[in-house]
Amino acid sequence: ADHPIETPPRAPSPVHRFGTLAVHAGSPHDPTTGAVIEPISLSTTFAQTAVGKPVGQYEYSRSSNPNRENFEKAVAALEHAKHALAFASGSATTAIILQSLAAGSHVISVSDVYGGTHRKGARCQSYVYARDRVDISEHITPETKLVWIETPSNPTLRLVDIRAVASQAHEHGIMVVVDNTFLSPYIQNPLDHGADIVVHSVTKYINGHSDVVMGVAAFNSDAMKERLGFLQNAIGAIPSAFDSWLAHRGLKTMHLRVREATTNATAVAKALEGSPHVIAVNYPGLGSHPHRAIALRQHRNGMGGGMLSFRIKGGHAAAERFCQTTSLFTLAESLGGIESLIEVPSSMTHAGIPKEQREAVGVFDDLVRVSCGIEDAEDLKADVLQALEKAVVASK
Ligand SMILES: C=C(NCc1c(COP(=O)(O)O)cnc(C)c1O)C(=O)O
Repeated sequence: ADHPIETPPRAPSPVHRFGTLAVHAGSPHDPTTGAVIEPISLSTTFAQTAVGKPVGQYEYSRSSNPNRENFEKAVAALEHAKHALAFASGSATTAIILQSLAAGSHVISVSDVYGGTHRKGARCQSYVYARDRVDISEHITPETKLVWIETPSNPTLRLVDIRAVASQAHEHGIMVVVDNTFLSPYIQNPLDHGADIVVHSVTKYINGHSDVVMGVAAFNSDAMKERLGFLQNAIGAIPSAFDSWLAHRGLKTMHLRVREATTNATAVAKALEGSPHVIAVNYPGLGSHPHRAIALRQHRNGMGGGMLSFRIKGGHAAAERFCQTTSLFTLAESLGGIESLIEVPSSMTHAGIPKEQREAVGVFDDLVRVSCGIEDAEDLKADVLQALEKAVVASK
């Protein structure tokens, strides 16, 4: 047809279920061509018909871009948020949220967080690591503005009762940020439990194909949108149009991938728990997990997600040997992709945290972190068990 489409398709409404929102939210058909999948808008600048009068709503890609906006709308819909803003990485998202605080603000963080997040706070006097995962009261000061939660935590898979921490924090006018990277919006929606901001390393489950580095924050506050939106443009740590397009495409199948990864992680965790070569398994989907009750309250159907970690007998040497003996699990940093990955946090993702601080939160030298992909569960189980046998028997 050579005429513009009269009636663009109805946008999905919030009453739709997750899978429908994942496929349709932030995905208008192109009003001119009718393209069902949005084109990639690579132009960094947009023509103006007169001074200060752009043709459409866009002027310059750092300030806003069609692909980034559509991705942000999709994330907001899936996190039950009014707003979402995308950044160049999960680390950039964390940094910009911290930058949005007034100078001299104090931050309370749970102590077992991703190494990159930990290092941002470790050098700031205005940061305290709370071992206790619910009662933050002893750490609150008149300058405290933010509580940073990672649940499940990277790499020990501890959980935090978001609602309990949020009710304490809000009594003191303190905001709560939850890093929801390990579960994705499919399994957990922190804003529904009282959090003020939810953040993701999009690099992980949301994009889900280990080919994009990106971050995103979602929230309801208009004032926060103005503040973080200003910093998004002023600092310019933004994702490219192509990365936004890729991440939006990945998001559309996230629920299918996360379901499959959870099935696989559950099977691998049970196999590890039954092995004589394993000291302990950290997986919120197991009945043995110390915070299982929180998972049943906060996670969709009590799902454990695709991430787990375990302590292998034989120390760091056995952990290293294990990671060099698997054939399906690739030894590499990162997580949440379609391929299964393993790593030794004490020497890799959390190496920057001093040993005594690492071990105080359970990141021992014999800890192996596992990101289960969407391969076949039986193949993954067999790979883990054969590597365990070889790694531990060889260390005797
Ligand atoms: C790269 C890894 N983590 C990144 C990460 C980040 C940082 O995201 P980046 O997109 O890698 O900058 C934030 N939050 C959590 C919970 C994370 O796990 C890793 O643990 O292998």
